Amino acid sequence: MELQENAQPPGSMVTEAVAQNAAVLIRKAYKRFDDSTVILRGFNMTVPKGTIYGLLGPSGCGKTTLLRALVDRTVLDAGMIAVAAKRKDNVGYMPQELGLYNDMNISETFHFFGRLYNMNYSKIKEQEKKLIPLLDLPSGDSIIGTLSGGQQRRTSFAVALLHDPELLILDEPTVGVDPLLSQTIWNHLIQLTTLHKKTIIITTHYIEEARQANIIGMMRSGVLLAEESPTELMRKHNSSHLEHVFLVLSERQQKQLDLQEVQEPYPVIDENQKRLPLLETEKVFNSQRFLAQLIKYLIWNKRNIPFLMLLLALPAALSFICHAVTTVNPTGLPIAIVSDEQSSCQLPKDYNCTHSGRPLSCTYIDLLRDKTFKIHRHQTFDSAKQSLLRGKTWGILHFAGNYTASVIQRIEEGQATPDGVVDASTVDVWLDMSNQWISNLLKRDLIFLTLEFFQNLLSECGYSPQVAYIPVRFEEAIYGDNIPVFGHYTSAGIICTFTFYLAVLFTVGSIMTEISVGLDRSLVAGMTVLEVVAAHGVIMFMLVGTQSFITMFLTYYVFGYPFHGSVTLIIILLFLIEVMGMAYGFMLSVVFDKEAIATYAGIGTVVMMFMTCGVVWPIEGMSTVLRSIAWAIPVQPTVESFRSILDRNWDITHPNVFAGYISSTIWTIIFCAIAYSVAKQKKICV
Ligand SMILES: Nc1ncnc2c1ncn2[C@@H]1O[C@H](COP(=O)(O)OP(=O)(O)OP(=O)(O)O)[C@@H](O)[C@H]1O
Repeated sequence: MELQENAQPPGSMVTEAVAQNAAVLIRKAYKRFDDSTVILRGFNMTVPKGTIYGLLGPSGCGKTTLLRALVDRTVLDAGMIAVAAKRKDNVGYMPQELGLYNDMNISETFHFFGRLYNMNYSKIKEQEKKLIPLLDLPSGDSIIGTLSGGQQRRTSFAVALLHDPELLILDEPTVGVDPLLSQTIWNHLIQLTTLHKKTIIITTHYIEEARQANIIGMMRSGVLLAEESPTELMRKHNSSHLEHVFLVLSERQQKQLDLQEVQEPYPVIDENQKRLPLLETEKVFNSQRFLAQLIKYLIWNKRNIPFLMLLLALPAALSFICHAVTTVNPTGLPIAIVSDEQSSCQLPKDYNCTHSGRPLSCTYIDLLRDKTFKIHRHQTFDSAKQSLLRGKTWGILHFAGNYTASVIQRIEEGQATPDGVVDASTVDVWLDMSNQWISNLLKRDLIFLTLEFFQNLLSECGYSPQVAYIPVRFEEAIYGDNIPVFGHYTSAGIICTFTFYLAVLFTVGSIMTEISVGLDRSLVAGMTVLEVVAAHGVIMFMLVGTQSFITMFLTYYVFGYPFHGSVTLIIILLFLIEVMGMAYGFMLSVVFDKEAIATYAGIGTVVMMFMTCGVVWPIEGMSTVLRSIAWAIPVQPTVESFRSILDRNWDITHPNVFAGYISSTIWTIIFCAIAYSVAKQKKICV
């Protein structure tokens, strides 16, 4: 007999197991979750080979924890376990919470677990044909999520039997099953032990049905009260009911506990003690198991087409919205005009240039209209001010009564123009400065418009228009446009943060579902964390990659946003952002126990990133402290890198570009390291 043990065993343990022909042997086992939840306190148990062992005990006494220890899903604090089965495919485990995927049908579920147990297609089909009628299951194409609780439980039982294991560990297989079918299950279990020499450990709340077991272990307060055949137990206690025997034994134990003045001390736990797994560790990567996981994700996507469509429509919608919202600078801004010369509208007598004959304030207003401003005329300054105070206009422009004459005089007399004339030739402007973007645009447009107005006038009057130029010449922009568009600036940040966010969201959803539904059962069946991560990665890159492609295609091809850099560099950068998002998603999934909290944390992070990554406001405009640590904020360097490639066509040798690649790689390593250590600490993947 070969035994695997989870601690370096004294030779006597193996000898004892061999002597007792035991399939499972537990000696002096201790386990607790905290001081108030002591599960095992010097627990002993012997399961002979080829028997049904019924483990009975009150709810919460630790039966599930004990079974989990047998399949390496939790470790003892002290003591020894020996299991005769060597490999994971020698053990069939049916957990209490089923561990099935609601979106798969029965047949797909068999194929998924069959592949994990290295079974080939025909063997799985053969078992499916046998198990469906045996357990009275509906047809193989019935979706698990639509089955009744009892049918789901039977499917879960069928999965445990699928690979014909030598040791079956069943956690309450008959809960919610009708009595006839429950009897069929027991008959099958009896057949398995008598004809096929299988060993079965079963927990049940129906104490009387455990009569059919060969041995009963009655568990209470961390120890076994009795371990004998049901008939022997009932004979010894002169009772015809196991319920009654359990009651008698429990009362006896309680009396003893009450009499004990000091409880036996819990052994000092050696945290550094290395516990070996009971069952052979699987190869860290197996292509068949990886494929099983991948197919499972594909099935999930196939069954959730509307959700998939939504995922793909989301980036398209975002691109459209961003384009529609930010693509042009604000236009049609309403402005109040008070012109004192409008009423007279008379031409000056000494007017000697080729002017059309209209008052110049009218020409100025025409130009404002051409530049899409909406003109609101007011007779008095007070009424104009009221319109601004009520938010109907963004500014007030006032022209003096002798504006035209003053402007002409100013042009003709140049430096000799009297102060009063200079004053009258100047347009007074009052602005609503409460909106920085609009007021800055207004200021900029009014300055350029006034320059244009004067240049036109100088030309008409036969002067060189260049005289009206401010002594600065803005040549063609080296990078970007001379009149920048806000949407072009923000596109890089939006794409980077959105790609990161989608990867986080998708990973959190997928991993949390795995953890809450079936990861435990898959791991018992031999799946490794690497295979889960790899399969998730493939699906995520397909989905998030398609999303990124849609966003990029719409933004830079359909909407024609400027794209000057290397497509390859951008694709690699987006890939690294996705990997970083995936790593962050893993971290959130293991740090938080609830999917909703992990999702909120993901959303919160992205909102903060939006503010700190230069998406809406440049890093150069942030507080000194934030600016000095901006390089260390995840995603921020990738946004800068993206922008530098896109707008400036810089290559990887430029520090701005390089920083994005390095930063995303380092953050990926940090997130993975945190996720790994938290998972280890929480024993999510022991
Ligand atoms: N990971 C854990 N962390 C903290 N406490 C835990 C953990 N797992 C189980 N427990 C606690 O350990 C105790 C035993 O739980 P367990 O599920 O093993 O009992 P059980 O005998 O199988 O109960 P039931 O018959 O109701 O299924 C319970 O009080 C439970 O809350």
